[in-house]
Amino acid sequence: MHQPPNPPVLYSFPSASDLSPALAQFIAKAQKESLEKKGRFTVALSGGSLPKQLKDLIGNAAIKWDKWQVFYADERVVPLDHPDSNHHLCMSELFEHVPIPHQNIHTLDPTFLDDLEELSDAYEQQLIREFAQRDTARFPIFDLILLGIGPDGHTCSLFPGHELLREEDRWVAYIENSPKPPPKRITFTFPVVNHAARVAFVATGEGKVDILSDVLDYPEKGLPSSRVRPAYPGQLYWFVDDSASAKVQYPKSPFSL
Ligand SMILES: O=C(O)[C@H](O)[C@@H](O)[C@H](O)[C@H](O)COP(=O)(O)O
Repeated sequence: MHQPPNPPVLYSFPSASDLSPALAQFIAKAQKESLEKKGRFTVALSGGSLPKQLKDLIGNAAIKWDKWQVFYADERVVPLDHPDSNHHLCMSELFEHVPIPHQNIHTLDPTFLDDLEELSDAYEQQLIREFAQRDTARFPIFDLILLGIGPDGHTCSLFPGHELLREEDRWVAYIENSPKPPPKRITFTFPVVNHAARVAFVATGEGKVDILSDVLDYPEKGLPSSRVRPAYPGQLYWFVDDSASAKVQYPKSPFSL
């Protein structure tokens, strides 16, 4: 029987530094469940302020780094060592400090930086290699996708009013006109995000106060972040701090694993 998506679970913490250890526990639990089921853990990360919030994974004995397969939910089209690169950011905030095998981190192919079509196709092929050989589903089923939200309600590189919001087939798409610089990016599409087993938004600070209320209290506005509704039995979580959630009416849940 076709079930509607589960309602989002909202966790709000007194501050960003209270959020990070809880997020690390949540990720460790998701990893444990995935390893018990299939011996690997597939994770996608975004850029922005998210990688900093993952600092409590560093030195965490529960994390089996060699079992992680990491992808980027969106990536800026710049060389991998460029300061704008999400990969570069995730390396410096997290991966340089933990024993993850480098071949488990799936970056964009820097030989295609001048051809966005080739670049996004090549990234889609990396996903196909990881997922299509193991699952028969039409879209990859990530164990966990971690996302940020922009003040306009964008997530990944899926911006309000953009034609990519209607993409139904591709796994990875590109944009050339991102309102947030840099303008060229590749991004997961909504079908990929919405097939994940778990998606968690991480948002902190007063700068997010209006958009959080728009997205959680008025989903009918159809902002990109409101369209993140993983299909049943998938689950959407919000990890936010009290400054970001100050205006939200949507019910908060006490954090529990
Ligand atoms: O490449 C990017 O720019 C990000 O992946 C993007 O989707 C980000 O997550 C949001 O813009 C939130 O960014 P902040 O967390 O910095 O507000």
